[in-house]
Amino acid sequence: MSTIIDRDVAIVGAGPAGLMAARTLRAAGRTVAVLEARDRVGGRTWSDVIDGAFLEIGGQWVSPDQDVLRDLLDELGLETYPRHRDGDSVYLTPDGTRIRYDGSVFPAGEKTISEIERLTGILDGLVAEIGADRPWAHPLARELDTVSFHSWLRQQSGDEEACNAVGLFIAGGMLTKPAHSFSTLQAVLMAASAGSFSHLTDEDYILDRRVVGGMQEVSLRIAASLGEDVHLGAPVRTITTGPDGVTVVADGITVRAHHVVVAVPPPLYTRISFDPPLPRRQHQMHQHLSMGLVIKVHAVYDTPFWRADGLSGTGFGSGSLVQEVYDNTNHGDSRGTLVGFISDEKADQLFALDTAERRRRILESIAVFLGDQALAPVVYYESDWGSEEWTRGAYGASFDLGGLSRYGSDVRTPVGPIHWACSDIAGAGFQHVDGALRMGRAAAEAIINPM
Ligand SMILES: Cc1cc2nc3c(=O)[nH]c(=O)nc-3n(C[C@H](O)[C@H](O)[C@H](O)COP(=O)(O)OP(=O)(O)OC[C@H]3O[C@@H](n4cnc5c(N)ncnc54)[C@H](O)[C@@H]3O)c2cc1C
Repeated sequence: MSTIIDRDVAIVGAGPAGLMAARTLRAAGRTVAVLEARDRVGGRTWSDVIDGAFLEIGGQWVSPDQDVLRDLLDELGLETYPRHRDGDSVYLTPDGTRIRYDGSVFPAGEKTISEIERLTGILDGLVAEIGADRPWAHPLARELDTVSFHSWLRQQSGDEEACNAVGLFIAGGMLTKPAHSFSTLQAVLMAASAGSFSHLTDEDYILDRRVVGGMQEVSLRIAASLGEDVHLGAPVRTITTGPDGVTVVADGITVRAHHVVVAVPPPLYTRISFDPPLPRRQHQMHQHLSMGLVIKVHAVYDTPFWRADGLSGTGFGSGSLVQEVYDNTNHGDSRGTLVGFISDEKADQLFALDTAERRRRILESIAVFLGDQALAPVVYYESDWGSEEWTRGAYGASFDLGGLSRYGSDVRTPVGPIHWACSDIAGAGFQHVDGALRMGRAAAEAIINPM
């Protein structure tokens, strides 16, 4: 038996975008129902205790430019704390040489450093000119969107180490796709979403702070304020548009509403049947957006042993299996936690191995950065978002080559009473919690104040 309810707005998805839409609509006096497929809220933010260790399985870091998120944290009474960063960082050169450095100047050769600085300057210039909000509208959009980031970097510089280092920040580090599979315009959007390319390369900026109690608390607190209007275990199957609005059918519940906000990653839109079907352009566009893939690895130790060795826990190596590692010790925790990331094709290779072999290879890779004590964590966990039915990848979705200039202008365009909200269609905060909140609020405002 399906319950039928009437609301002003139905919201599909109880991630940060959907919940922010609901919160904004409620504050404006609208009635809402949030329909969530999973048995929890938070979407790609998920804080859990695994084998006795508190882990941030999904999104966790907050940067200084993310003012919508920061304001919301204040409103919700949530506090933040800085990432541990005292001590030396470690860089692994392309030939595997381990270099310890103080974290300020990249420890490559002089020529490579100057090439990295030059490429950073070019990218910062493009970001300043093109911006995050409507990159498709810039006169250079098509030109930049039809060349892969990999090829573009090599058109700019013959220094392979510099190209790989710069490429890593956006390819493995952010879009979690190989640099040959997305365009330079998509790379510029990624950098512009954080204010500049220089911000992306500065881990003290982009990975600045964490939320005490975990990022999922944002969603949990909003959901608590919405009470019984959040329905868990309710995957939405169909959205029918008629003369009186929309009928949104989920497992066990049907919502009749004037509007619907679809707050799920674009690659999941096809899980919903739309009646009448979405316009041709939407059908086409959604096939050009796909999720990246990254394994977020958590390793917990009795102590943060690397600190005793004068290391911050930060390590990079574009050729390394674990391409980035950081100290991810929880606020007030005497144990030490490391987090590492393995992206795109390296993640494919690891997922082809059995669990024990994968763990062995990952820990060995972390040990190259921080020493052999890394080989024996007391808790070990791999976040595997690619296996999650209601996400299917990490961190987020981006366009394939040429897609952003071709379709970007319609990525947020409503279809009648159907509105879209997700971090993967954001400008500022693209692929981040801040962008999800911005998109949720914008979708709600478009309903509250129609043009
Ligand atoms: C490993 C990882 C690390 C990350 N690190 C960071 C970070 O450090 N900082 C940061 O800011 N961001 C980070 N992110 C990204 C951030 O978590 C996301 O950008 C953000 O959660 C997106 O919010 P959203 O509401 O747009 O989408 P989601 O969080 O994906 O929420 C969508 C919701 O829709 C639900 N859903 C899907 N289909 C249906 C359906 N048919 N019916 C009903 N419900 C449905 C899903 O279950 C989900 O709850 C990370 C993400 C991952 C995976």
